[in-house]
Amino acid sequence: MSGRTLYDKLIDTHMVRRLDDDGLVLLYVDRTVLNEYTSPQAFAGLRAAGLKVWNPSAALMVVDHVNPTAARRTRQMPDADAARQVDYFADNARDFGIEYFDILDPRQGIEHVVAPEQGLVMPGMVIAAGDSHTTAYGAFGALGYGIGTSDIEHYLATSTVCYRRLKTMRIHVTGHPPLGVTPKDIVMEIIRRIGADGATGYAVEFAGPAVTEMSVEGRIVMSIMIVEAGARGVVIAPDQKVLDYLKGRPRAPKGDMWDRAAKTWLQLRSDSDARFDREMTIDAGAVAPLVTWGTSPDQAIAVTDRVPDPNSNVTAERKTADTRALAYMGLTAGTPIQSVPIDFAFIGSCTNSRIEDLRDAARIFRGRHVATGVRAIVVPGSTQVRAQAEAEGIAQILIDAGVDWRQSGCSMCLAMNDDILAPGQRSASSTNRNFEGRQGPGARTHLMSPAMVAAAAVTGRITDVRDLIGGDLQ
Ligand SMILES: CC(C)[C@H](C(=O)O)[C@@H](O)C(=O)O
Ligand code: SF4
Repeated sequence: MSGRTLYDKLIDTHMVRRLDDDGLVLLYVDRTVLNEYTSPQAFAGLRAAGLKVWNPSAALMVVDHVNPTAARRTRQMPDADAARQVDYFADNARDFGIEYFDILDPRQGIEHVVAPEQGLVMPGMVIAAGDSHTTAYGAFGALGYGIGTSDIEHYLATSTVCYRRLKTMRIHVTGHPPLGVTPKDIVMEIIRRIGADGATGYAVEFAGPAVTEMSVEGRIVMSIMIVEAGARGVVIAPDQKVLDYLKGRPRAPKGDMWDRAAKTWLQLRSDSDARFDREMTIDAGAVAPLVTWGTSPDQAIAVTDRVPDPNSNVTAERKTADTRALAYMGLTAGTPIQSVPIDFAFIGSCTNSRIEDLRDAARIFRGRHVATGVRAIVVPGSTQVRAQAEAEGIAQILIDAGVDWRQSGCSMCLAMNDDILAPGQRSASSTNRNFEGRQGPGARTHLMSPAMVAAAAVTGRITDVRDLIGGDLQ
């Protein structure tokens, strides 16, 4: 018998019982994070059934999707719907006894930034939450994945969910990323190669020397963004970097417990003879800074390339999709992507709003100014990230460059608050989804790394960040 993958080990250790012969299991879930947008119906269901939350201490509630990000923060929501959602969220936290970070809490932020900051996510855990980007936690050697409202309700009542095992895919990342190439570019390159459904039905394990070399934050970027290739779960074997990240965090174990846990965590990995259903290798050394030109995250090109011609596609289906995307994006085939002017620059989202991302952006903004006619906003991933950026002088660099320095939240990643583009406006965006209307009806989104967004902000058009760096960008 061949060895087991890390994914299989996590499922096996959390399986309460097998529910059928086709991979359906009742899975014990260690923890969850709840947001104001996807949790209301789950709580309403519990209330209607007269049920309690089985283990309130395993959950954390944080407002992130609908809140405004204006610098002067108040509890005021942009509209009546958002206000109702947030009020009901607070009521649920109180009535079900779950820890809650409201908008003015110094620990508030985007759930996938806050949960690791709080040490809620630990290697070996299974974490299911009502958001597709819960895969973030794979970076810690935990299996994270998104669940729907009825599963949230089931989880809250029982600490379990019904779960169908996924196939496994290992993505080896070798080589050293060249100057100006970030984990965002690497994951965008993977998505471009395998397509927006290339990882559908799979749990992805990232492995290889470039992943080992990468910071925990970089691994989080990859774990979050691979969802855009359809992945429903991510794992990365935990190492000393993960331990260093977690040690001393509020919810991390302390003292003797820590020592014992750390020893066990470092053993969590796929067996050397484990078989994956699919394997691929990518050389980080051959990746260029990428930009999306279309309305799907796999419609991406190197920043030095031209907008592709839909007619060069082999399948009729792709031809139609690409033609539609070009029309929506207001682009013509053959245009060098670097000549495309932008109206807006957005740095934020659970993918790219951590301190490293803001440092990368600040290196570009330092001593430069946002181009005339462009509006740039930076929305840190959490209030803690914001405070750290202020302490490091990053915020001042941004402000001096004419950037609007905001409070934390999902913000223009999905434009559920008042950070929204006008129809036809074009953004350079450090986010993860460029779907039609994602940043506002008719808005046009180009996904790229935070440093690339900064480069576009200061030149007023999509720009190769490598032309602006003096050699200190990692
Ligand atoms: C609102 C939520 C359901 C959604 C998700 O699950 O990913 C959001 O966070 C997103 O990024 O589109
Ligand atoms: S920042 Fe964007 S991708 Fe992340 S949870 Fe919020 S809306 Fe979803």
